Amino acid sequence: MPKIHVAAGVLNQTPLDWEGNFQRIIGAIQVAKDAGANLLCLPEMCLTGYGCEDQFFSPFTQQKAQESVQKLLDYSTDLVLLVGLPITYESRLYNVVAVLYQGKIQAYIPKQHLANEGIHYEARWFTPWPAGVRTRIDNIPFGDYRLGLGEITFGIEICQDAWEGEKRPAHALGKRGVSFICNPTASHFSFGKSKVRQQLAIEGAEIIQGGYVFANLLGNESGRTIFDGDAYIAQNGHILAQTKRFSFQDAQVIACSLDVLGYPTEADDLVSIGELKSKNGIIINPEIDAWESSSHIKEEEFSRSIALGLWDYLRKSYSYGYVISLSGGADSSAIASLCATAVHLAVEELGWEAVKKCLAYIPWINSCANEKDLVAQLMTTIYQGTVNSSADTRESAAALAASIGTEHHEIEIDGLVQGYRGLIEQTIQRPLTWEQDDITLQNVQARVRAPGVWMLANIKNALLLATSNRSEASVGYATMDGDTSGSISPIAGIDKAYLRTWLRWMEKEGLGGQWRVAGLANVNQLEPSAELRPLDSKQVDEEDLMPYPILNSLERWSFYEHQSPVACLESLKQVYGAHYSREQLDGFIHRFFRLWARNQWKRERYAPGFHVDDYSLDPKSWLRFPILSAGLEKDLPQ
Ligand SMILES: Nc1ncnc2c1ncn2[C@@H]1O[C@H](COP(=O)(O)OP(=O)(O)OC[C@H]2O[C@@H]([n+]3cccc(C(=O)O)c3)[C@H](O)[C@@H]2O)[C@@H](O)[C@H]1O
Ligand SMILES: Nc1ncnc2c1ncn2[C@@H]1O[C@H](COP(=O)(O)OP(=O)(O)OP(=O)(O)O)[C@@H](O)[C@H]1O
Ligand SMILES: NC(=O)CC[C@H](N)C(=O)O
Repeated sequence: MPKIHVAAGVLNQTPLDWEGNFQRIIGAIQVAKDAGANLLCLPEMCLTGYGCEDQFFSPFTQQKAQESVQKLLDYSTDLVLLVGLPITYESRLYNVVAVLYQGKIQAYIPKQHLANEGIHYEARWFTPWPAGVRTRIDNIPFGDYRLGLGEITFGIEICQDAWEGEKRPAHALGKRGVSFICNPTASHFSFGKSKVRQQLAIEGAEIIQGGYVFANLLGNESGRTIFDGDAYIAQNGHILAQTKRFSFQDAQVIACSLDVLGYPTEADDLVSIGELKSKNGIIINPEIDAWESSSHIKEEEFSRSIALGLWDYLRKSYSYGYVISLSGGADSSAIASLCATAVHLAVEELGWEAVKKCLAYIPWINSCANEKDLVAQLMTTIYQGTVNSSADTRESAAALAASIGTEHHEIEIDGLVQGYRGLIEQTIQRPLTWEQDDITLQNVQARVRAPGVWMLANIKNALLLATSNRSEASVGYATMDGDTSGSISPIAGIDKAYLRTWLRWMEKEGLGGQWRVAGLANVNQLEPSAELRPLDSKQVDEEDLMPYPILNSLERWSFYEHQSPVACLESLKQVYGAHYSREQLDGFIHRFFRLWARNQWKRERYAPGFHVDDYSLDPKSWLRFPILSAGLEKDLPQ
């Protein structure tokens, strides 16, 4: 049986970073060569970055990608290289994998099925390539070809291709005869999805009775989307090698040998790219982290994906730190804990010297001696009290800041609130009262918190982190230009009910049962409250709105499962009917749809958030809704 030593590499690329992307590819090539690999499969669009958006339209982007391909040819003399790039053919743009070998571009294989659901918009830029069609560009084979290394043949599926069930190219490739398939991928993280990718690799191998080599992107590539960085080599129903997910490294490579079937060396759809050089291959198959089999896998994935997302965002935006307006409540405390987790995981995996190198653009980085120093300099938190703030939240914020080790400040903002209140009272010539002006008096406090915390962000050249979560975004429970202020919104993709579960886990158990944030003890005792009304009114979110689990269910049924308002009411009765009266359920559902429809304009204005769940409310990447509408409230039984 012929044998081939294959490698798959995950890369933390950045759109339009020609030199950086090239260097990371070279790094992966070096590891693959040292392991004696015959072939290295790299992620989809790894030359340009997958998230180039409308820059894909620019001929300049394609030209730069071609320049990188030319530079890579020298590295392909005895290693087959698969690299992704955009290519125009007959005035249409295609998402393509270039196959390089023996110093030559041997073939271009275009993607047949575009990713166009959820956060993916590939059809905006690319045209799908029809199965079975083959042509040439500058005499280079372009189309649905198999590649041949002597009697070993292989085919290519590009990411979405593999998600197409009976239509996936593997079926046709299997009939034509391939020893293995390579899949350069850019498949975004969401909870539990890596298991689906693993399964696709295993099934792909079974369909062709051969091997499957799968390589995904890694990290926060372009701002919103986080990639797990999972690569798999599969055969005979098993994963033979796989990467560790959510790595803070630039690249990771796995390698192993595949014993495969051989096929005839000549056919119309086969491009012979040369002979295979036999090598003594070394297996690279890192031990999989124990957390991957944790019963709290969702908590592990949530922490690790957001931590990597925050870390990459920091360094790719050349920021000097994170600033958080820390109320001592769930949302801001979760974000502070996640930033500290990011620093901890980076130091743990990369080591101190590599972390300093990674942040070398920060002028003060060399004054830090260790992780503790780094957290103190990178992270600034500020509690901004009013007469409506409780001692509990003040203490909760202080305790968390101390346990994490942030630079923490406390200020009183009542003077500013009263200043604005007096000015407007004078202007409209009447006093503002809680009876008549409830929302105005709440919102001014939230808005007055914004300028100071933005000042800290500017002084420190740091990112201001907005604390909105998905549940708040559903119902617009936030003050625009107040607590929505910030440049990124790390937890905007997750619901409040889950966030509270995660906070308890992070306090008591923590990552891998080892990295926990003990300072969350007070946070976890508090009931979520905006603390914007006078303290004696005992304002709590769930009374202003509805219980968070109900809010979350309504959001999912209506905007993920696309149930009608009437069907949502039925589901509500079934799931929560035993605990709430019909009147209460009616109240919740009317409130939900009224607030949902009224607040689309706010969802259009939130800072970019990270995608972590199977859906989000971000209109730029997932869920669109009219800004003005009659609202679905009217479609409920009256
Ligand atoms: N379709 C539309 N397009 C554009 N603008 C629209 C609009 N509909 C209303 N508006 C405008 O929206 C403005 C009202 O929005 P905005 O000023 O943000 O305020 P609003 O949404 O009315 O009130 C804020 C809510 O968030 C809660 N909150 C605030 C801050 C923090 C927290 C917390 O949990 O800690 C909670 C607060 O209790 C209150 O229920 C009005 O000026 C109105 O004209
Ligand atoms: N006293 C405060 N000091 C500093 N920031 C505050 C204060 N009160 C509110 N904020 C800011 O406004 C944001 C919105 O408040 P919100 O109540 O929604 O979140 P939270 O307080 O973090 O969590 P929870 O809602 O669970 O209490 C906070 O996350 C925080 O950034
Ligand atoms: N880049 C792609 O083709 C990604 C599509 C795939 N369905 C995913 O969501 O992971």
